[in-house]
Amino acid sequence: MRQLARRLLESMDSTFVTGGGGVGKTRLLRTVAEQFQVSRRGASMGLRVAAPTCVASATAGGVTIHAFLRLPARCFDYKVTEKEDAVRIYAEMDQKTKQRLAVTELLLVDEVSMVSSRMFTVLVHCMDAARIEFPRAMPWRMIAFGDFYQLPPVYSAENADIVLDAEAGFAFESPSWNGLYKSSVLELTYVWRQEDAAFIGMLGELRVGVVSSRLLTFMEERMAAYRKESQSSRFSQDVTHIFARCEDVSKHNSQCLEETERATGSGRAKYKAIDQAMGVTMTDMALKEALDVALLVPFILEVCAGARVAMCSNSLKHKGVHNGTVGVVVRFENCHNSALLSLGVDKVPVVRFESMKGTAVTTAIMPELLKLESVTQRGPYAQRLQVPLMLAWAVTVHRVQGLSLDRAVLDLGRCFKAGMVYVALSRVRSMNGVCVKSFVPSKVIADATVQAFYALQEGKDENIWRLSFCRHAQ
Ligand SMILES: Nc1ncnc2c1ncn2[C@@H]1O[C@H](COP(=O)(O)OP(=O)(O)OP(=O)(O)O)[C@@H](O)[C@H]1O
Repeated sequence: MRQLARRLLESMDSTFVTGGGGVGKTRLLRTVAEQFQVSRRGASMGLRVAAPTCVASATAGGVTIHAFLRLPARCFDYKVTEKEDAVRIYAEMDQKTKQRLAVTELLLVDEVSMVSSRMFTVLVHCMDAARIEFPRAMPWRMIAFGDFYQLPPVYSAENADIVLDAEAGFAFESPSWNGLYKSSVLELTYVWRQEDAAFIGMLGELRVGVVSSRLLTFMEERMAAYRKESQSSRFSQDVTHIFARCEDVSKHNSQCLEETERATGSGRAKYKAIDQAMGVTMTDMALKEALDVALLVPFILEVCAGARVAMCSNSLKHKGVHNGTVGVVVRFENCHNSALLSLGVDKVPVVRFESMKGTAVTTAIMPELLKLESVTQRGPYAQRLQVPLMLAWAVTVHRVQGLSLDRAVLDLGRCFKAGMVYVALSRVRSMNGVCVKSFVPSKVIADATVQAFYALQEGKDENIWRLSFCRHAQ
């Protein structure tokens, strides 16, 4: 993998790295980043890593594309073309951000399937325009990693915590895509996440929208396993539940919170956020809505000892705890901070996280100011003071794209987008780790535009660099 990363760096081209779930795209991204730094004797100047969602950016070790460009929520103007919008956004960008873009030589973007066409156009235009305004000797390039058979960009109304774009064209539909990736595509084909050949074969069919008889038999078996295993009292708390819709996630989390509270006898702590607009006039409702859409942290957070939670900020990044890292509340600690006491916060949760570095980190989580930034105004324009946690017994399919899980309960009956069933199922490492609560074969969908895009890549055979690794070759 190191050799491949070095070849990608030496080629000096922008490249699109693709392949199904678990073929090592994110791992290759991290290796490219590491090799870039090796080539610069440890310096990371000139390198940036970004992804469309908080979880994906944490998994890839970077920031969200919104944060990279310092874009506010709802920054796009759909009345104008993508190119016109990109020109406007760049013109309104602050000088510091432009200079940061201008010194970026290598931009690594993960989970590009969830980047919208408009966002991609804006990103490429801003990078180009910054280079023209602040010329540099080295050109910039972007290596994008992703599988368009996985989740597409989403409408904000569908899943408020993900991509804040009201339009959902794929990045490859952007007028800027072909200019970058016309002649440089790398397809990885060796699946690392799963070992079982039968499971890998079934997932390969599912990826392109095929409901095979072996898939139907497997789903029946795993539904039976769910019915049996869910009899155990700890099952719903101990196994991550993946749902298609946010409301099902909230319902499951509330149920688990009640059960955990009853089981542990621990009282429930309730934290109410303090929202504030800064230099702008907004109604309380509009302010809350803007913050709810842009931040993961809820307005009202209720937790008890034993609650499974996820971190909602990057303030503990130095300890290996990122936005999206999951942990368990182990106890509450009295708070002695007079400012917080005056706000009614007399105790704070202490959480034990499994960090990205594989070690456990136990730490008290203090309320934090989480800010919304705008390109059209200087500095943040709204902020929320809240304990940066959310309940995490259940998650949406959108939040698990990019992750690997040993075990999961999949509630797939309410999937509503192409690629959802595939993404949920392909997160799990083994067949025995899959428990299926619901499944409807008609929800297995592969997007026709994506099929046409990949068929076109097949046609351009000379440009595709296909690689199937063996384990010993790493
Ligand atoms: N070269 C490798 N050697 C050993 N393990 C690997 C290798 N590449 C990937 N893996 C492991 O396989 C799993 C999936 O890898 P990764 O997340 O990089 O895949 P991906 O292609 O980005 O998946 P997805 O598209 O589903 O997000 C991870 O647990 C990773 O550690």
